[in-house]
Amino acid sequence: MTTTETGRPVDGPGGEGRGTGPPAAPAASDGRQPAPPDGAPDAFEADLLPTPKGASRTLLGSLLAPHRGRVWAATVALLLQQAATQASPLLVAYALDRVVPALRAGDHGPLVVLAVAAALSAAVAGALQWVFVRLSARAGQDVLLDLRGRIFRHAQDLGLDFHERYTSGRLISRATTDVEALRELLEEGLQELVTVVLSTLYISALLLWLDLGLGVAALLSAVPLALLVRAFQRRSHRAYRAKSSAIAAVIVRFAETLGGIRPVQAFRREPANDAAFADLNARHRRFNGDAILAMARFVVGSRMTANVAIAALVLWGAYRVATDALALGVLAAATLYLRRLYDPIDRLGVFLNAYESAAASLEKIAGLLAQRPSVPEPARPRALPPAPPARPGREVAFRGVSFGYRTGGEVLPRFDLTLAAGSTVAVVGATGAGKSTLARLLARFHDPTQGRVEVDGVDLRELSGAELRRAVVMVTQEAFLFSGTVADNIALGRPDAERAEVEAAARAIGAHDFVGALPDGYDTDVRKRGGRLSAGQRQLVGFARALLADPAVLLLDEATSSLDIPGERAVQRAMGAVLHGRTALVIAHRLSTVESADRVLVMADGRIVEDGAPAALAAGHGRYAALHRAWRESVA
Ligand SMILES: Nc1ncnc2c1ncn2[C@@H]1O[C@H](COP(=O)(O)OP(=O)(O)OP(=O)(O)O)[C@@H](O)[C@H]1O
Repeated sequence: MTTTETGRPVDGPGGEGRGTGPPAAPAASDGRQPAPPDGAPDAFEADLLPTPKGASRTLLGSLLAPHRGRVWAATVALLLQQAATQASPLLVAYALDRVVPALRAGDHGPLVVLAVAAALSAAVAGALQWVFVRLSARAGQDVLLDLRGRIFRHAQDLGLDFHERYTSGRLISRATTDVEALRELLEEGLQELVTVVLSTLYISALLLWLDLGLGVAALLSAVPLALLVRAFQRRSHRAYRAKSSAIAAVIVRFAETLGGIRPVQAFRREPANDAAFADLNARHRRFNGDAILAMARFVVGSRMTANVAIAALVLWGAYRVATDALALGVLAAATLYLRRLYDPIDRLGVFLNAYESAAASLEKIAGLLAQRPSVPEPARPRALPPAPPARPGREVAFRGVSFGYRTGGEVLPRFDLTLAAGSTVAVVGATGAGKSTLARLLARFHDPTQGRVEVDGVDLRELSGAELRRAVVMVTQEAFLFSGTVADNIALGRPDAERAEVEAAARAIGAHDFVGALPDGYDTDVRKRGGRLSAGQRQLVGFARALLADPAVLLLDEATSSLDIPGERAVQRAMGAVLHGRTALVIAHRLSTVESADRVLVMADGRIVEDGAPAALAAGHGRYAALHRAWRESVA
């Protein structure tokens, strides 16, 4: 299916108010969301898609795997850099205990050794820091690029039913704020963690080596700190999960309001929207506040613990120096090391914050990536049989098909239907009768709950996406124009088409004249001034797109909006051109369309209640005959 759009906004709240129902049972094993029982909270609404166990870790692993070499090299650089950095208190001990006595004795040798060692350690630490930052920044950037690409590709593959419920606002939030949280972790947090862990290991080992008693006492003081870290982690995990959902809700509301700005302004919904937005914004601020408060508690607690521990150890050390049980230089070095041991605790808080924020985001991204498309590509795709050259179009058959949307009951009860190759079949019926649903099944926007939809005997589920798009194209009421030129928009139907083919399609549809009158002709940007097309012109572009794609089966949702008479005629002519030579299913809203069809299906409550040639049905006494009379009277 080329086109592109369904004619329905996919990012309304659950799609035009449908699907907001109260979902959220656990996901089925294929990652799809079953319809939840009434009254249960909606996993989509609550932004809590189930994340399979270990999915976050697997995702991070798969993101980092291509950069394993760089990650190792960066870690080694940091390891050596820490060794160089942690040498300085040792040099202080050396200065106090060796250099000063040697100088007093007139020996300058140890001073030279000290100067060289200090210069070397500073230079090596600086150079290695540079190497680390370069390597980790590159790996980090590549990981983010990869992740954003994965989210985008996956979102495109997921079915319409997913998008109607998840909403584009949440997807934007995943690809922006959540990816950003991971960036902060990779670029800043990870360096903090590695530095803290390594410096703790180095310092602990050095303290134990300098003086066993001081070393053991310092390590014991880490126990209350570890408890503080755990409590902080738990609190901030909760706060960040809530925060990620809250910012997504803010973006969802933003995207939805601006996406529907016309009705918002037409119905003066601005004040109500402001109030709803302010609520969501305040909610986000509250969760953000919770996260900051958790951090503040942790920093205050850890500093107090560290200060008490240092004071106690220095007092004990001073007592031992006074009783000659400890050298003064060793106490000085140990005190410096103790400060260095506890200082990074604040930074550990920064890391844990970044980590929790990233973990919450990664969990949400992993949940999204774990969703399986509701219309998956076949494992072993089949090709359509070659079409006989003399026969236009392909035969379409619905065999024992029934269908219900995931969020509701059965919409189409079991039915069989065959559309002869090359025929034009009009579908009419009251609103909500199931006409669009029938077309959506044939376009494979959804798979039937039971039965098969076939094109020339091949189940749509067995066709690759590319083959299906070549065979079946759907043109919806509102032809969506993507940013780019008019030619690009027509060529969407067949991106490899030459300019001459694009122009030929436009000519056949009757769009060539108005395109030629645009400021830059086919190269006019449709989003720029002068490139704005009217509703009728957009429809013609949509038809040209479909004609260029040249599918065997065309699905057409005729526009209900009325155009002026010349515009209407142009669209009618274009429709004639695009329907010719293929099998067509037209959701018809105009008498002229139905009258020129080979066959009419009348739908009511999801069933085909009348089926026959338009003239024959019009002559009868059924629904179509009544509709036909009403139409005739309205145009009389
Ligand atoms: N995405 C959806 N999720 C759940 N239910 C849906 C969805 N789309 C349609 N329905 C339901 O399916 C039924 C048939 O809808 P459908 O859109 O096929 O009707 P239609 O005949 O095309 O109507 P219209 O002429 O107004 O477009 C309706 O009861 C509708 O509420």
